[in-house]
Amino acid sequence: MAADEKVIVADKLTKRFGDFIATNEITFEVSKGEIFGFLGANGAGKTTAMRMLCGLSAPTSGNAQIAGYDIYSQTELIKKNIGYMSQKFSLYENLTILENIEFFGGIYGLTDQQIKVKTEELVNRLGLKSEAKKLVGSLPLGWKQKLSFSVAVLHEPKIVFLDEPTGGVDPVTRRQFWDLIYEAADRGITIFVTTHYMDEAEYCNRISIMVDGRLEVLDTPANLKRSFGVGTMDEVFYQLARSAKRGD
Ligand SMILES: Nc1ncnc2c1ncn2[C@@H]1O[C@H](COP(=O)(O)OP(=O)(O)OP(=O)(O)O)[C@@H](O)[C@H]1O
Repeated sequence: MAADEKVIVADKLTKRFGDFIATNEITFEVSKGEIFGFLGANGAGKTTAMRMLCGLSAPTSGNAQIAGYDIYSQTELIKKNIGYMSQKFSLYENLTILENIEFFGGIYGLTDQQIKVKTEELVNRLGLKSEAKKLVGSLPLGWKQKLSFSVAVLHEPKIVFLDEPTGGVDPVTRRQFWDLIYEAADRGITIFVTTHYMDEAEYCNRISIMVDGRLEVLDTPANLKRSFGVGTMDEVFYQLARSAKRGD
């Protein structure tokens, strides 16, 4: 395996809606096992970019390879090799934890034996053994999120895309969620994560910040703080975001 294998390569990736340029010539690379934060104010173009990278929406122009597959012509292969979790797409609330794992394992093409092994690992890791037959709908939000992430990486995808995965939970619960992220990254799964929480931004290896459709900065949290001459990612973000024209 190459020491620095690039699993996401985006080159001037652009999406227009009529005259409006939602994502404007973004160019960046992400390495295998990296935790890559994708930040930006509301309306900056993050979701639009992520949908293109997941093979869900065709770019207007530019190129990208995801896990080595072409974003225009190999979208089915991209979908097979990634995991995806968002606040909106989640588990089935009216199925139990076990039923959800079985269901998604089946969708991802795992064998019954693989599903059995994964289920055991997953409920043990999350400390959910005694809850396994409970409906997902009855779990607290933080547990749902952890379960949802674990299911998104059930098939050990090359990359997992997380769209604001920890919305609405406290910093301690977020920190526990991030322990799962680190474990996945240690196994070589690349993490692409959007967030509005600056404590989470600090957990990323590198951070990109979008402003009005453009990828304005990309560096480690430490380097960004240094180059902006500030002490926190909050201040870096504020300095960039206040120049934005879009947003609420
Ligand atoms: N299908 C569409 N047609 C027209 N405009 C769109 C469409 N989808 C998104 N946009 C616009 O593109 C811009 C970027 O939206 P996008 O959802 O990518 O932003 P975002 O950075 O993900 O914001 P948020 O943090 O609020 O989710 C917004 O101004 C939005 O209104």
